[in-house]
Amino acid sequence: MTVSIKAKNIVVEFPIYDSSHQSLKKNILRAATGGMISADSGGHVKIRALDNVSFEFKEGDRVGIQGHNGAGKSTLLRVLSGCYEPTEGTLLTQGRIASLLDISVGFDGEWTGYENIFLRGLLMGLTPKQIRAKMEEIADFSELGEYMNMPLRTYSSGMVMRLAFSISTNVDADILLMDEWLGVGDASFMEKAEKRLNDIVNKTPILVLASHSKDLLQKVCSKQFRLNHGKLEEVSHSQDYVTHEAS
Ligand SMILES: Nc1ncnc2c1ncn2[C@@H]1O[C@H](COP(=O)(O)OP(=O)(O)OP(=O)(O)O)[C@@H](O)[C@H]1O
Repeated sequence: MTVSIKAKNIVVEFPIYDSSHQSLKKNILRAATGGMISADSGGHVKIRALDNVSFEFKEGDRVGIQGHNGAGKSTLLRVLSGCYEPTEGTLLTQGRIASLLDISVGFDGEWTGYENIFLRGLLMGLTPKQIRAKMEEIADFSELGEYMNMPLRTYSSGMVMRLAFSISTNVDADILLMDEWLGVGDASFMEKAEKRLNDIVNKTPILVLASHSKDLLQKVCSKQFRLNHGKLEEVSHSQDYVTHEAS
C-alpha cells in the first residue's frame, strides 16, 4: 500500500448560531486574524476556516504548516485526522493515521491508568489483544509505577501528560499529525520524550506538523506550506518565513 493524502478543494465552515451582525449582511469580512467571516442574506454568520485547500502528500514528505493565529492550521489537522468532515471538497487518505493533537483529551478521571490505556487504545483503533501486548511497555515508559493502579483524578497534570504521551506515541502509524512539537513532563521525562518523538518522526512515512516556530519547521520539514485566512500556499525553499504582519 502506498501511503498518501490527497485533498481537493476542501472547505471547512463553522456556522455561528448565536451571532448575527447587521453590518455583515451579504458581506465578507476579513479580520486581522482568523478565518473569513461572512453572512448570508438572512444575517446568519459563518466562519470559513479552510478555503478551497488542495494538496497531495506522498511517502517521505515532511510537511510543515505555518500561519497566523486562526489561519486554519488546527482545523486542517483535524480534517486530516477525521475529526472534522469537510463542508465541501474531497479528502482521500491511504495509511493508518496517528494524531498527537489534544493528547490528554478523552481520558476518564475515575478510571485507573491501565484502564485509560485500554480506553484510549480502543479509540485509536487497536484491538484488545494489541492493547494488552503494549500495556506494560506504555506503563513502563510513563514511569508512573503504582499510580497506574490509581484513578486518573489523583494524578498531577504533568502525570496525566506523561501517560497521554506514552500511549499516543506507542502506535505504529503511516501518517503522523502534530500540532506543535510536544513538550511534556519534567526535565528527565522531557529528554526521553524528545528522543521518542524524533524516532517516530523519522520512521513515519508522512509527517504533517503545524507550528509557529520557523526554526523547528526548517529543522524537521522537507516542504513548507503557509495558511493565510484559510488559503493554503506552498512556501518555496528560497522564500524566507514571512509572518502575517509582514505579509
Ligand atoms: N469549533 C469552532 N467553531 C467556530 N469557529 C471555529 C472553530 N474552530 C476554529 N474556528 C475558527 O476557524 C478559524 C481557524 O481556526 P484554527 O484553530 O484552525 O486556527 P489556527 O491556525 O490553528 O490558529 P492558532 O495558531 O491560533 O492556534 C478561526 O477563525 C477560528 O475562529
